[in-house]
Amino acid sequence: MSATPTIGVLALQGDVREHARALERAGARAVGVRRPEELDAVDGLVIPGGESTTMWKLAVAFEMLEPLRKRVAAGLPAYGSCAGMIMLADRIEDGVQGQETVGGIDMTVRRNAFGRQVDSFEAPVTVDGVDGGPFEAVFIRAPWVESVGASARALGHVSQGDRAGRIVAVRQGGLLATSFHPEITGDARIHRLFVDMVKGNA
Ligand SMILES: NC(=O)CC[C@H](N)C(=O)O
Repeated sequence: MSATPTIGVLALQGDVREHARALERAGARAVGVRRPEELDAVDGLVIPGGESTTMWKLAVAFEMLEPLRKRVAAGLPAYGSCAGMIMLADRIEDGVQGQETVGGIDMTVRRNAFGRQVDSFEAPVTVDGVDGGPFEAVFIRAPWVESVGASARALGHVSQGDRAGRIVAVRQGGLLATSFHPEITGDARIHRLFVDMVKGNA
């Protein structure tokens, strides 16, 4: 791989452009991915925030769900924010009837978990291994992680307030997921971590 990895952003639905910009800021080349063959041309993949039920239906319609599952299972590094976190979860709660995911991370994620209380809010989040203090994390109808299986590791928790302790960032090998949206706050640390993971440096 060259010093500048090529990272795809799954461009079926969601905040694709914001992730592409954040990846470029973090030192990667970003490309949109819509077709199975485009998956073979990337060193890593971001699944953006958006709406996981729509993303799932579009992935089925574009015949992307199986190719995504295969590539992720074969070790393609991937990072999902919010709806993307749901897509990377092996198990979901409060999905719509029949809702499927790409999977890969041994965790159970509850859809719209924070959204039941309030649609969108900010809270400080500490992420293990990321220096520079807590994230001012933005949550938009966000999931939280109910439980993390033996293969995955909880990396980040809400550090203050009535949701303190909730798991909102998880890693399993080359897979990373956050409930919040670093792509919209201009804090490139999560994208830098992911770029380092893609390069094999983290
Ligand atoms: N901001 C988001 O990505 C929201 C996720 C959305 N609630 C879902 O279920 O997919």
